[in-house]
Order: sequence, then C-alpha cells, then structure tokens
Amino acid sequence: MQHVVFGAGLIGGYLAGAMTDKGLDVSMVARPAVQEKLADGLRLTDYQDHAAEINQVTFISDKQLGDAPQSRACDFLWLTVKCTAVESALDELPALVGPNTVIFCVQNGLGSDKAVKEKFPHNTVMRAMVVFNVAEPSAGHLHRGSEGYLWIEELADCPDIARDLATNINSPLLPTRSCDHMQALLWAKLQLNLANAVNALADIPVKEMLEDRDYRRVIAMLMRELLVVCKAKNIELPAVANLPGRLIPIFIALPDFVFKRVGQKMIAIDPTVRASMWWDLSAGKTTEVDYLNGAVVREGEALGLQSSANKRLVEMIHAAERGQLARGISGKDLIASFVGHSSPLSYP
Ligand SMILES: NC(=O)C1=CN([C@@H]2O[C@H](COP(=O)(O)OP(=O)(O)OC[C@H]3O[C@@H](n4cnc5c(N)ncnc54)[C@H](OP(=O)(O)O)[C@@H]3O)[C@@H](O)[C@H]2O)C=CC1
Ligand SMILES: CC(C)(CO)C(=O)C(=O)O
Repeated sequence: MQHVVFGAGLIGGYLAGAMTDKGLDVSMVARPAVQEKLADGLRLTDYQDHAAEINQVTFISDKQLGDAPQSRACDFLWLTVKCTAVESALDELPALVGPNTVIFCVQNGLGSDKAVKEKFPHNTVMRAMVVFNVAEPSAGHLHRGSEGYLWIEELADCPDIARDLATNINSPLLPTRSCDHMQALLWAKLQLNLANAVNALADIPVKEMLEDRDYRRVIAMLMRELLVVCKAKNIELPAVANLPGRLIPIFIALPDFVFKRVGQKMIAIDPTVRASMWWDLSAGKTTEVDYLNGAVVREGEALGLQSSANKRLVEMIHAAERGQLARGISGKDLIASFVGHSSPLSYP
C-alpha cells in the first residue's frame, strides 16, 4: 500500500517519519527547502523518550506532480498542509489521485475537507485529527511534545478502512486510533484550539499562558461560546484533554492556587511548546483563525447565536496578521477588550 504525505511540515513530516519507521511505503511532497533540509534523513523523538532515525526519505518531485492525472496514484493521500493552503494544493493533486485513492484531511478546525470533496467527488475523503503537538527543536528533528492520538474517521459505509489503517500505523511514536464520531471529536479539539489565538497574541509559551489566570479566563470565555453552539447542535463533546469538554472552562477559570494544584496534568506540557498559530503569525503567514475561532462564529450565526469573544479574537488576529496590532498582549488587556472594547489596545 502506497502512502503519500502532501505537505511535509511539522505534522506531515512527523506522520511520514513514523509511518516509514513502521515499515510502510511512504513518499512526501515537500517544498524544495524542506527536501534539502531532510536530504540526510529525519529524526523523531517524543515526550516519552521514544525515538527513531529515518535515514532516507522519498520525495515526489514537482515534475512528477505535473505528470498526467492518476500517473502516480497512491492508495492513501495524507493532506497535511494548513487549512489556508488546502485550496491551492488541490491543483497539484491530480497525478496522485486515482479512483481508489483515499484522501485524509489532517487539519485542525472545521471545513478544510469541503473543497477536497468538491474537487474529488468520486473519492473517499476522510477527516483525520491530531491531538498532540509537534515542534522542530532543530532542523530535521521533529518532536512530539504532548500526549494524544492521531484519530482516523470511520465512515459509516466503510469503517474498516480506518480500523485497518489505525492498526497498521499505530506505534509508540504515533499512537493511532479510529473513531465513528469524528465530528464531535473535531469540535472537542476545536475547543482546545480556540486558545491558539490567545497564545499567538500573548506571544509566550503555552505553559506560561496557562499559568496565568487572566489568559485562562479569556480562553474559558471563548470555550463557553463554543459550548453554547455545540448544545444547540446537539453535539456531545468527547474528552480529548482528560476532562469532558463542558467542564474545561469551569476548570481553567479556577484561581491560580487551585488550578496549579489540580491542573498539573494540563500544565504538564513541554515549556517550549507554542501553538501553531503563534508560529504562523511569527513567520508572517496567514493564520488558520477563520477555521478555528471563525468557525465557531459562523456555525453560531447560522443558528442565530452570537459568539462575540471569538469574533473579537478573529478581528485581533487579522489585525496582527496585517501588522496593525502588536503582540505580547496581557490577559488583563484581552479581557478588557471584550468588555465594552475599553482596553488600551487599539487598531484599525
Ligand atoms: N503543529 C502542531 O503541533 C499541530 C498542527 N495541527 C494542524 O495540522 C495541520 C498542519 O499543521 P503543521 O504541520 O503545523 O503546518 P506546517 O506549516 O508546519 O506544515 C505544512 C507544510 O506544507 C507545506 N505546503 C503547503 N502547501 C504546499 C504545496 N502546495 N506543496 C508543497 N508543500 C506545501 C508548507 O510549506 P509553506 O509553509 O512553505 O507553505 C509546510 O511546509 C494544521 O491544520 C494544524 O493546525 C494539529 C495538531 C498539532
Ligand atoms: C496541540 C495544539 C493545541 C498545540 O499547541 C495544536 O493543535 C496547535 O498548536 O495547533
């Protein structure tokens, strides 16, 4: 069975490396700079001290991508680009997609699979979701910094694709499971990712952010809006962070002295970890905020619900993307900006 990982960044590189280490046949589509960086191979490690050296990685060249449609059709295509890059990647996929190719959309947030399903209406397109964090401590070294599974969606009419694949891929470096409730799982992960925007604006590591009650109160506000939308949609959130989704906002808003005592597991996170939106903003890239906080706003509006804190955060991130809002914003200033917009933060 041939796997192609399209978009060898943090998640794509880690998945490709771990699957190669498991003995699967994996090729990658990567930017020239990434190909150069990985010319001597790839090193994987994780927070539990598992490690693997992948001495050789196989790339598919731009020229091969330009070959006739289906000429390099694979069995499983893992689309691991950011939400914002999915649409432009679609034009480069035809050589890799045959009638039996199963395509996995491995993005955070909601909606990245829509354009893929439209482009390949006759293929099986499934969602996959990564709960853990991946960072690159040095060039060619990818590190899984937190717990959590790679989840693969079990489709009602062909659940065995996901079940068999999860068994084949599962390894200590890449714990993998399949599930029949992907939509609820995506919302549960989205709940956690609402904090990405706060992390990007705070401009500090995730651990430091979680140790500050003001940031936690902002995150709790964003999460409560998501819970209102989930309730209206009848979505019961599964626990992806050792706690049922509905309890997370209550828990994280606790005073520091209680949170630090009972929240050890939540803050037992590598002190260097930063949310992916922080990396995007730092690199001057367009962020995924429209697929995260923006998705809550949209889904809420469709039901007549207002999600004003998430809406405000979306506006702030877009202002930061345009260079019109300086980062390093304190939790207090963020809270003030929600309450009557009376904060010292100002931007067009
Ligand atoms: N990083 C993490 O810890 C986690 C990330 N996620 C989610 O996983 C998804 C992927 O994130 P992540 O791996 O961090 O993102 P990255 O930006 O690290 O990786 C995406 C890679 O795809 C490349 N790419 C984009 N378009 C193309 C193209 N047309 N051809 C070739 N390469 C392309 C990008 O290059 P370039 O930048 O040059 O465009 C980049 O190298 C996101 O939705 C993210 O939210 C989920 C859980 C954790
Ligand atoms: C795992 C988590 C929440 C980590 O920061 C993430 O999904 C991200 O950075 O986008």
